[in-house]
Amino acid sequence: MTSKAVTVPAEAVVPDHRPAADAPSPDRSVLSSARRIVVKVGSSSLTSIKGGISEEALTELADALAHKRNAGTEIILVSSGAIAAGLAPLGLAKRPRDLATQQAAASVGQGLLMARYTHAFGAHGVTVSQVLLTAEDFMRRSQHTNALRALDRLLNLGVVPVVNENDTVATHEIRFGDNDRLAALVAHLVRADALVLLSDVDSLYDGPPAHGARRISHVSGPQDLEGVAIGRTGKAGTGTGGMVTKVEAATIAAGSGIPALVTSTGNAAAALAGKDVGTWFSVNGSRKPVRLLWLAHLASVEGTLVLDDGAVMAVRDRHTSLLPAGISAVHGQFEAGDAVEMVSFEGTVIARGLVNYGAAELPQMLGRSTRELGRELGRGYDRVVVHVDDLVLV
Ligand SMILES: Nc1ncnc2c1ncn2[C@@H]1O[C@H](COP(=O)(O)OP(=O)(O)O)[C@@H](O)[C@H]1O
Ligand SMILES: N[C@@H](CCC(=O)OP(=O)(O)O)C(=O)O
Repeated sequence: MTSKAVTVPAEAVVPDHRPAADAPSPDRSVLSSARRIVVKVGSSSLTSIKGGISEEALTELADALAHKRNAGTEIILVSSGAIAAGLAPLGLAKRPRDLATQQAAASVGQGLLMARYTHAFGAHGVTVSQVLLTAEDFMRRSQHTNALRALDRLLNLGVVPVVNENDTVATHEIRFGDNDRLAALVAHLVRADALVLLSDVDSLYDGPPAHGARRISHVSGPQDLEGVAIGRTGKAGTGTGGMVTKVEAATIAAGSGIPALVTSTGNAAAALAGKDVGTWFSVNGSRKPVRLLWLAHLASVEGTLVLDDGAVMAVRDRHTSLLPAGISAVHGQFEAGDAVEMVSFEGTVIARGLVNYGAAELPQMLGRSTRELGRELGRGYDRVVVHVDDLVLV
């Protein structure tokens, strides 16, 4: 069964309603000439709960991507659908809520998806490979360097890597949960020229797609999203993040130097040819370290450090590390290495960072100099609480 793209009646669509007069013109031609593209496809357009994987939708997508690959563009496909594809074979009537059944369904469905991709790309002489990533792979330099090396080699060999989250071993605590943001980080990791997010809706609309909603054809920055009602998942019932995570992912990419396009899976071929489809997020920021992108947009925050005024100025204005002397209170249960939020006395969030001490160790250190702490508590207590290299302002 093919899942249908949501297309708003033509008379209801007012193209180009957002771009300001002086906004740069949306340049979708990057897609036609790109050297390397990350394409993400959602469960909603590949699968249905009853019918499992849609042969027709998957083949149409594989045809478009293989054509692009054979024309010389390196393609990484981030494909959702493992959990949805595992439902029918397990006799499950709806998407499970508990982690263990999601893990089981993904374990069944991932193999089925790969079998279909192998066959559909193979018809064009293109080899695919499976790459399962976890959120942790983006946190440590050694791990993402390792993933990058493998992806680069696969691309050099002409392969289309098919990436998904390693759902079978992912835990609640550390999980992307949605592949949109995973795709943004993969695009960043491999220095892609563009990110394409494919779903069951042909573009972002200024409200949940229905008669009267208007297509947004270009987003030049967060100001273009003001007043836009970005909703959750569509009626297919197989997606997870809805438009919210697609806009987040496109924003992460565009803010770190990679333009992004949001459109439907049926528009894949037109999108890759640079045609005027979907919503184009043009670049509005420069490249950032992968770890910091993770911290800014994805890490789950385990605690809060309340900073005094001097520490707020040091961290926010002078871009320095956070010392114990500048912390006035600690909230939450966290371990050394966890992500924490730094807030002012008034509760304004200033920054996020990876903390060097656990919540149990910090109270005795507050308000004291590192020299004093080193002398009294021993070496290991003379370090900063959050190093500037592990900190992002928000
Ligand atoms: N403002 C909006 N513009 C476009 N689509 C939206 C909007 N708000 C909510 N949606 C919904 O987002 C859905 C796509 O997200 P989702 O179901 O998670 O798909 P996927 O499985 O492709 O990730 C669409 O079906 C659409 O109904
Ligand atoms: N990793 C999960 C997909 C999670 C997800 O992001 O789904 P979707 O919103 O359809 O892109 C799976 O393969 O089922």
